[in-house]
Amino acid sequence: MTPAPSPAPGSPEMDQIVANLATAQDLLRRATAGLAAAERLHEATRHAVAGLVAPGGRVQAQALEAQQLAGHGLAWQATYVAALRETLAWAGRLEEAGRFGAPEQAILRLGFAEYLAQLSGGIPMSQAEMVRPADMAVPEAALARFLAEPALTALAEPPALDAARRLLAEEAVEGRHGADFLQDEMMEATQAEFLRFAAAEIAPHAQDWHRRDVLIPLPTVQKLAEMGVFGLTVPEEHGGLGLGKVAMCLVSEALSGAYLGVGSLGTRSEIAAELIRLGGTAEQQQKFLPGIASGAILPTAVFTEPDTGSDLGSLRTRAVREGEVFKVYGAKTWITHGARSDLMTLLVRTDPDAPGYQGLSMLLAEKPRGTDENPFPAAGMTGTEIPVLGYRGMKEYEITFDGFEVPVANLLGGVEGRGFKQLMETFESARIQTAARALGVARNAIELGATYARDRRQFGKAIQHFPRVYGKLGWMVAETMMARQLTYFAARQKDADRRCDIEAGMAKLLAARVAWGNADCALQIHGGNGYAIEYPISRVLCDARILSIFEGAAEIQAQVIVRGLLGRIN
Ligand SMILES: Cc1cc2nc3c(=O)[nH]c(=O)nc-3n(C[C@H](O)[C@H](O)[C@H](O)COP(=O)(O)OP(=O)(O)OC[C@H]3O[C@@H](n4cnc5c(N)ncnc54)[C@H](O)[C@@H]3O)c2cc1C
Repeated sequence: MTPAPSPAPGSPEMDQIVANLATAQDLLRRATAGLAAAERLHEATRHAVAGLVAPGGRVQAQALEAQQLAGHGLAWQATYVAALRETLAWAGRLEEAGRFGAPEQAILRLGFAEYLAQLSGGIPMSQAEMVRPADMAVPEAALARFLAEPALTALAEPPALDAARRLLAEEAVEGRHGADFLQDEMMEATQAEFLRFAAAEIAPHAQDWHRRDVLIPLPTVQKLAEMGVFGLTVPEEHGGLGLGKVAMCLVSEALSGAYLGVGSLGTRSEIAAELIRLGGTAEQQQKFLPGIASGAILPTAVFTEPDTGSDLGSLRTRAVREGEVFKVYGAKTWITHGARSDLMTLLVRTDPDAPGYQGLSMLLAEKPRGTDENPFPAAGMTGTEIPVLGYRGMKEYEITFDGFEVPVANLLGGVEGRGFKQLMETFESARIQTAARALGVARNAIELGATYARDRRQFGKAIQHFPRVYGKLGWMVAETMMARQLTYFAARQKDADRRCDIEAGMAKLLAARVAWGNADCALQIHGGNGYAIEYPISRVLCDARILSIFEGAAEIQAQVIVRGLLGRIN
């Protein structure tokens, strides 16, 4: 069917469409029905995939690997359903507060229309990989029932979608992205403070820092420290602000929205502080947490090896105990902020005979700060920089250890063999933080794309007014908000001390794809200029690309999610 052409803005037909976008109540009712249909489809899919990968009732690792498309498709489908659920919950809260305005309604409509359509038509797990119901052995009857839900058609009326996209693009051009609606004055004030700081102190330098490929200047690190960035979630008794993960998300998004490197400075502090808070001895907590919280100690996370990335259980770097020290031998790679840091959370094998994860331990390895001229001024440790496309400001390094010494007292928790478990306990928090960083990159792309679309004229008008341009912008705004609501949800779960490994994985999976999609669309809006290094969108594209690789590649997130959904692997 050919979609009806969109009436002109301000025309009676368009006014009617906007009025008919549905009353807020109608829209919420339809979205509720759409969500229920999506949940039913998901339940049917879960059973179908369980039939493929759990032939005897228990999930088989080999079967799951052989049916990875189905399993990972299920993970993506669950992520979509969770994003729909949290977006609807957000809309409901706004409605209750009398703040469910036209832009928020447009976000709800667009988000629901698109994700519901993708649930039956195919979900892009990455730019070139679709997963469709047939790949997950979804029964025809379940799919037919889903498609018969009247709300799907009602939500997806093309003229109403067109009006929603146009409205959201106009909002983006005005610098508005829909109401986050934090329901908490202190959080709103924190967010506003960091957005102001990022706009005034980071954004004006970002392109220059990126192009010169320099470390983020220490005075900026110092300002962030004074604002409490490194101790946001560290308990007050250890010198931090004792705030929760929602605050961490707001700050990470605001800073990453100006420069991903700055939004990522706190990641290593968050990982180290969580490791020590959850797994450290009282002495280790006293010794390290106040310094991490104040920014006096800059940590670095040292896990990946040249032959071992996703499969951390196979890592080989050895720590051999000799009296009161461990001597470390081996090679690590991709170590962010490796040189200008004071403390390594260093994952090593202390027991070569214990298989896989069991022989791993975490060391709190202190080191002197290096400089560009002498990056690793420590005995038993050498390293070189790895030049990278983006994600600049801290630099990445390959590091070789040859007898580097760590006191036995710096074994995290004082017991060997717990390293992997200790690291896993930080995954939820680290993934939520990375999702928030991705939201910042996604936000930056919206802002750059919208400004360019407003200012660039072709064929006699600003390109913003072409449907293919405002359509991109509108969708970027809508999907970013959906990923944001999923991320906040995971953060709230974490703050309430509920297990949220699945939700954290979903938030990271989705937000990383959204950041990349937004960056790509915003670059397309820039045309040829987007390909010029001088334009910031070229940096944002490079920055966005890393988000679905580190902190667990997208395929690993999907694996974690599907395992969680289907139960433990035997
Ligand atoms: C800029 C940057 C900064 C980084 N910073 C740090 C840091 O500070 N500290 C640190 O320790 N590490 C860091 N890393 C490393 C990062 O965590 C790893 O790159 C990541 O875990 C993936 O590991 P890998 O690169 O070895 O890829 P591999 O594990 O070799 O995987 C390659 C690809 O194979 C696919 N794949 C792998 N396993 C599976 C599977 N089971 N099923 C399906 N597909 C699969 C995925 O597409 C994956 O991207 C950083 C990396 C980069 C690029």
